[in-house]
Formats: sequence, structure tokens, C-alpha cells
Amino acid sequence: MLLLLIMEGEPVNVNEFQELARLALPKMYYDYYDGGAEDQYTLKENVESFRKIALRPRILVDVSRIDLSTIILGHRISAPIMIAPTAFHKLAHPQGEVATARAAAASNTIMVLSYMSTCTVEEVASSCNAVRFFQLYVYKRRDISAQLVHRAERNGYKAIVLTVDAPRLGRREADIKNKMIAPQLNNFEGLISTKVDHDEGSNLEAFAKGTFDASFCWRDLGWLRAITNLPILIKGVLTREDAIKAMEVGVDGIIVSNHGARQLDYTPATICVLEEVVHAVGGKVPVLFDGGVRRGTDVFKALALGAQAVLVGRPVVYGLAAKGEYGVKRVIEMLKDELELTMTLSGCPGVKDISRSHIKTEQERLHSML
Ligand SMILES: Cc1cc2nc3c(=O)[nH]c(=O)nc-3n(C[C@H](O)[C@H](O)[C@H](O)COP(=O)(O)O)c2cc1C
Ligand SMILES: CCCCCCC(=O)C(=O)O
Repeated sequence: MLLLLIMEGEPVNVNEFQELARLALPKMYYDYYDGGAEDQYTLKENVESFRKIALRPRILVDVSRIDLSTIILGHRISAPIMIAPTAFHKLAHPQGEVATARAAAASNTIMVLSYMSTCTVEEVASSCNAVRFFQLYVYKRRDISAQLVHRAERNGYKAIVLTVDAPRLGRREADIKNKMIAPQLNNFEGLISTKVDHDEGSNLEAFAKGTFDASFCWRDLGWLRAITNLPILIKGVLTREDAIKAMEVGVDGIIVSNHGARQLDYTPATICVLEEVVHAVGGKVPVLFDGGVRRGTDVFKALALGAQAVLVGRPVVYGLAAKGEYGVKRVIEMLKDELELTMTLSGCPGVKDISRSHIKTEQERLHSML
């Protein structure tokens, strides 16, 4: 297979980075990045559901200039494609999140740094001038989470992304078989250790069970609001009911996400619930989206369904594992190039021109056959 890839040259789409990453990484780490929860039904659906949405291109529009740029929470970025928070980048590449952040800066996009990063908040901040958001898990030790929020704010992170779909870690069976262990998380040095007293199954799951605050609920958003002046986005919304609640507690943005299908299996593909959430939010705050984005056409479809931007998880990690900073840059570039072509061929010179009428969902296709 390696020979085949060398003969075939550089990857031509982001999916091809996955095989390169598989070859580059120890099995335990590749499985951790790749895996979803339980039967991995939702993992497949996240990707497959995009394929069932058809494009409805418009013709004879002046597409001699295409502008991919957009503004997210006041920050202009080169395209509506951001980097999702993913843990443990040093397991993929020795430079870890610093390499990813530099690629984000070079691509002029936003990186969301995971709470579970292997480089510190400060290292990432000082390595480049990318616009950075900070993703937060709330620990039972609230003081530790508060410290991290303060460090992010002091170091120029522009928003807090509160992940709300992980009161416990999902059941990832490859990690259980591999007895996956968390690396040292330098952000928590002297505060908490990732070593857990547990020699069965996934140590990640045991660590999260002992550390994450499963009691955190809507009323606790007030705690977060009280300790930071940064905008707060909530990541992990899948229903209109929760979108409405999020509006009520006054979040500044919503990320439609099922955590890359790593938490609760048999949740719907995120692209299938995006529009429900967008309608509930009614334009009051930005709605971002992640899950299964592998093509520029996927970005286009998510935008047509009302997302302001998408975030990309696994392809970024695969790019990092395969080729470091350059690999991450290529992943973002490839998606941007494909989006530009999709917009050109669909008659959309700017992201604001992408509308609901540029796509047809499977449901609409079936309905029109009746
Ligand atoms: C290896 C890996 C680690 C992740 N770590 C985090 C994390 O630390 N915090 C978080 O909020 N989401 C995390 N996620 C979820 C991503 O932010 C994102 O929701 C998901 O990857 C999007 O799906 P995609 O991988 O199909 O693009 C992780 C996902 C993966 C694949
Ligand atoms: C060490 C505790 C769990 C890390 C969780 C990272 C994550 O969100 C993931 O999906 O994996």
C-alpha cells in the first residue's frame, strides 16, 4: 500500500490523508483518531448523509471572481472552514497543536484548541497569529477549568467553546481493546494527572469518568458567564429544544455537532439536524457545524442549510499525522479549492449567495416523487 501511494504521488483530496495517517501512526493512536462510538452507525452516517443531498446549480451567473471569505464573531477568515477541537495532537506529530495552529494562521482560519491539547495554551498562543478559540470541558474541580479559561483569555483566545455532549466519554470499542492511555497534558501540570488507577479497557474513559463534571447543566452556564468576558459558544447541539434553551441562557453561538460520532451512537448525522437547529435559532446567533465534512461540496451543503461555517476534525489530524503543519495546510487548501470550484459551478460568487435553493435533500427528492 505504501508503495502504491508513493507511486500515485501526493494526495489529491482530504480522504487520501487518512491512509497516509494510518501508515504513519501506531495502531493505538490511529484507532483513537479514527474511531466512533459503539457500532459506529452514526460515524458512517455523518459522511454518507452528505452524499444524499443533491446540488441545484444556477447558470449564467458572473462567477469570474469568487470570494470565499466570511466573518465569524467579528473575525474575517479566508473561508467558512475552521479547525475543530481535537485532543492530543502530539500523538499525531511531535510539534502537536503548535503545527496545527501555524497551519491555521497560514490558511487564515480559526483554530479551536482542545481543552485536552498536548501543547499548552501559552505555547500555541505564542507560536503564531491565528485567531484561536478555546474549547472547554468542565472538570469536577471547577477551579481548574476556571484557571484554564483565564489563561485562554489572557493569551488572546477570542471565544470559549463549551463542549456539552460529553458528561462521560462515549464507548469507543477500539480504545477499550487497545487500552488507550492519555498522554501527559501539559496544561494541567501540577494541577491534575492523567494517570488513572485502572488497568481494564480505555483509560481515557476512566479518566473522563473521574474528572469530568457530569452534573454540569443549563443553570451552570451562569458560572461560566461570570468568569469570562469572552463570547461563549456551545458545541454539541442536535435538537431544536436545546437550541431554544441555549438562546434562553444567552450563548453567543451554537455548534451543531455529535462529536464526530464518538459519543452517542445512533444520533442522526449532523447534516440531517442542521436545518432544525438553524430554524430554532432564527438568526439570533451564528450556527456553526461539524461532522463528516470531507469535500468542498459538503461545506457548500452545510452553508446552504444555514451554517455560517464548518469545522473539520479528523481530516486535520490525518493531515498533521501524515505531513505535519504542511499536511494541515493542504487539508484546508484542498477543501477551500473544492468549495471555490463548487461555488463557481453553482453560480455563487460569494458565500452569502449560497442559498437553500441550491440543494435538494433526500427527503425533498422523495417527496417530489409522490
Ligand atoms: C480524535 C478526536 C478528538 C477529539 N477531541 C475533542 C475534544 O478534545 N474536544 C471536543 O470538543 N471535541 C473533540 N472532538 C470532536 C471534534 O471537535 C469534532 O466535533 C468532530 O471531529 C467533527 O467530526 P469529523 O471528525 O467528522 O470532522 C474530537 C474528535 C476526534 C476525531
Ligand atoms: C482524557 C480524557 C478524554 C479526552 C477526550 C477527548 C475527546 O473529546 C475525544 O473525542 O476523544
